[in-house]
Amino acid sequence: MSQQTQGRVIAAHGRHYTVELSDQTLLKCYPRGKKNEAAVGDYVEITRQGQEEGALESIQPRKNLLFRSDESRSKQFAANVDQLLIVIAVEPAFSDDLLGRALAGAWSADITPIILLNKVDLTEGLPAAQLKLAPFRKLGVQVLELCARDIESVNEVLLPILKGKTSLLLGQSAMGKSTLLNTLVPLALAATQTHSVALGAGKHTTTSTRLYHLPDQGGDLIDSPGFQGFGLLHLSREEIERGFPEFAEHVAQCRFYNCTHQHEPACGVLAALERRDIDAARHALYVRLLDAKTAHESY
Ligand SMILES: Nc1nc2c(ncn2[C@@H]2O[C@H](COP(=O)(O)OP(=O)(O)OP(=O)(O)O)[C@@H](O)[C@H]2O)c(=O)[nH]1
Ligand SMILES: [Zn+2]
Repeated sequence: MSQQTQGRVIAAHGRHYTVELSDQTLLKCYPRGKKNEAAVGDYVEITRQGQEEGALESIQPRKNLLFRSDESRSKQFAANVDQLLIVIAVEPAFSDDLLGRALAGAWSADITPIILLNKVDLTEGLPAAQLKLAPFRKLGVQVLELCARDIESVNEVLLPILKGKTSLLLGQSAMGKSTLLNTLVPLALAATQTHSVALGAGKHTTTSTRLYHLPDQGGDLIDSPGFQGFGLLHLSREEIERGFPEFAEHVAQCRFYNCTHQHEPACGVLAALERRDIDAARHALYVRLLDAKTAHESY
């Protein structure tokens, strides 16, 4: 006998998904048909098939979907995300370009980005890292400083931010994302391994995206594998522009309604750039994103 019910995708494993029902039962679900490309965080309709399996019938409308795409492939990070936590560290050096792209990706999808500066116990390098982050603070991005290994620091800085929200955690390799996750959800990690064995899905690895419930109703945290690139080829020109919210007040001054803010006369954005009201590195990133898109489309 089959029975239709709702759940949330908490892990994606290529061909199948782990779906959690409201009573916390975990089911291994296969999509029915090819169109059901669910992402972690999606709310879905499923038909139960026995104790441990189900068919994924449909995906409920999403609040948002964070996505990345480059020439060779595209990848869904997660759906229905409230905030993007970008983990960087005092050491090793983080990529400005990648950080800028992550911010643009978040803003274009209406997701609030927050920067987590980890390893602040490495005090020697701290001032340089803070200086590098100054332009991002100026944009109004919240920057939280913490020490991922220190449970008190993590609890004090992060728990209030995470409560009641779905947060997506991203970070380049070696920034301390695994350490942070282990500090936040040691119990969830242990539990996941047990469930994985039960579901025959293999043990926990950081190669797949997963959603964890924080203890004491503290919110949900989605862990995504380390990201080396953050292509934004899927964004339209208008969406790329939304990734640069500091342009908005100046766009109103552009002579042409479809101004691309690259070489047009009487462009409000270029005028602001000239006056240094817009950061040159930010405008350069905007141009790189547009150029990559143009090259991709004419390919
Ligand atoms: N000093 C210091 N080191 C830290 C802190 N957090 C993590 N580390 C160290 O930084 C290194 C990288 O941490 P991981 O948690 O493995 O980094 P990751 O971002 O998950 O990296 P990948 O596993 O490559 O994706 C490890 O040697 C950690 O011990 C911190 O708060 N302070
Ligand atoms: Zn313009």
